Amino acid sequence: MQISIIGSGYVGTTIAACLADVGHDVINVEIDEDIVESINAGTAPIHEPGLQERIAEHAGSRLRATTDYDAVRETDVTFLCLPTPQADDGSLDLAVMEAGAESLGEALAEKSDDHLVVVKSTVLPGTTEEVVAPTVVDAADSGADERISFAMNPEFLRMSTAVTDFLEPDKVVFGTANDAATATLREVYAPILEREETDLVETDIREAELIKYANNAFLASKISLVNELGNVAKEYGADAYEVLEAVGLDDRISKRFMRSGLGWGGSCFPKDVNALRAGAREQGYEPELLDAVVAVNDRQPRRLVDALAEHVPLEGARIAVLGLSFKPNTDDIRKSRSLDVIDHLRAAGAAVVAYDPVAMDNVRERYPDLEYADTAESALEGADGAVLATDWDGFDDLSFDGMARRVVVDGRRIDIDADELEVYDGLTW
Ligand SMILES: NC(=O)C1=CN([C@@H]2O[C@H](COP(=O)(O)OP(=O)(O)OC[C@H]3O[C@@H](n4cnc5c(N)ncnc54)[C@H](O)[C@@H]3O)[C@@H](O)[C@H]2O)C=CC1
Ligand SMILES: O=C(O)[C@H]1O[C@H](OP(=O)(O)OP(=O)(O)OC[C@H]2O[C@@H](n3ccc(=O)[nH]c3=O)[C@H](O)[C@@H]2O)[C@H](O)[C@@H](O)[C@@H]1O
Repeated sequence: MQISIIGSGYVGTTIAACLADVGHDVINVEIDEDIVESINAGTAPIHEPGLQERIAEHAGSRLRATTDYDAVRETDVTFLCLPTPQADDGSLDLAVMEAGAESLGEALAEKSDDHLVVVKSTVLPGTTEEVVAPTVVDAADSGADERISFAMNPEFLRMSTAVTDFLEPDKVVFGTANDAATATLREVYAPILEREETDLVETDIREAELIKYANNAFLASKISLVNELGNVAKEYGADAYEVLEAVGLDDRISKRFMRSGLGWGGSCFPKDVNALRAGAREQGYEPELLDAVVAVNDRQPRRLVDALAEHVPLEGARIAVLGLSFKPNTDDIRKSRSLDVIDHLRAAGAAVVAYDPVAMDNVRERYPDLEYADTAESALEGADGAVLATDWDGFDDLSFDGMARRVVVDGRRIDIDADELEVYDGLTW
């Protein structure tokens, strides 16, 4: 099939490369010229395992990128993978979606064949039908509503495992308003749906939109509950990891997403839980549990810095922060808990030296005056204390010999050799 993808960020680039990999012809439409150049040169614009080799293999043949929206006319279906950030008040900001939908409509004005527009971005119920569809149709010529149909197909991939998550998902959700749209989506996903392990959910557009928020709200709530239990466990002097491992043996609960510590960050859980809270309030419902889920999460970085301050006076201390991305195997630092830790440490008068295997360039833009180390060990050299903030592979094998004071507070339960340490403290255990 001929597929166009608007927005070539983490989702758009990943799904473009994967759809090309399963045999479709894919074109990325993206406003950032550097990203376009990078894809066309066969280079992944983001760090995501499995992406580079797929882009290198398909760029210039089944995968192309352009800044020109007119390219959508060569395709049968367009996926909108544009950002849906949170506004200052926490609500969903649709400005970029509307701009993209307008450009798409203008380009489709000159296409006479049928076209399917699929919203892949995370949007609240009603957005596809009440915002995206009218914007596209208004920007196209008269009669466009006959030719252009709309669907919603939420994405559940995780960063750092985006490629395998997309190609081997637990479920695929089609929110459609007619059988033709469902048939087109089935064709796009045919190679992925062949897997026995993948469930297909066919539903209406509004339900598809809400399934995505419910999914993220559930996962974020699970981690906040695990953190609340971890905080209580620590007060009792009990090991939360042992407790929750046993709890996870119950099939109804499951072992996954049971790691307590610094909490959830990233580009999606924070904004999506906030958008759902704001949306619920707008609908007249007080989402008290979701409010608490955010409050528990927001407390964890402060708790970690307080735990460190119990062992090291922070004023004037040199503190190593190891791990800056919001989770391992990604360079994404959006809403990373590590950055909150850095803010609290600096507010307490500590000098921070930071290290991350891949995310330091991104952090440098936000903290140009921070000291950065080339390796974890050089960050630890002469430090009065260290924080383990992201559970990168290799952090379990660190040598703490060079530290001035071997005090380590672990926000992620990394399996380090703590025998030689003066103090080893865990955030929730
Ligand atoms: N990042 C993730 O792991 C996941 C994200 N999502 C959702 O997918 C959507 C996209 O997220 P990301 O890929 O992370 O965003 P992103 O911020 O990484 O990428 C968005 C891209 O759109 C481009 N763009 C902005 N305006 C444009 C326009 N008018 N025309 C063409 N391109 C334009 C930007 O330059 C950027 O490259 C969001 O709604 C997000 O909630 C859903 C599942 C997973
Ligand atoms: O909507 C999205 O963008 C995506 O958000 C999350 O994916 P992602 O944010 O990439 O990463 P996760 O693996 O879910 O981790 C999120 C945060 O939770 C934290 N986490 C995760 C698991 C856990 O047990 N404990 C824990 O603190 C991680 O450290 C990280 O900061 C969801 O897992 C995806 O299904 C969803 O598509």
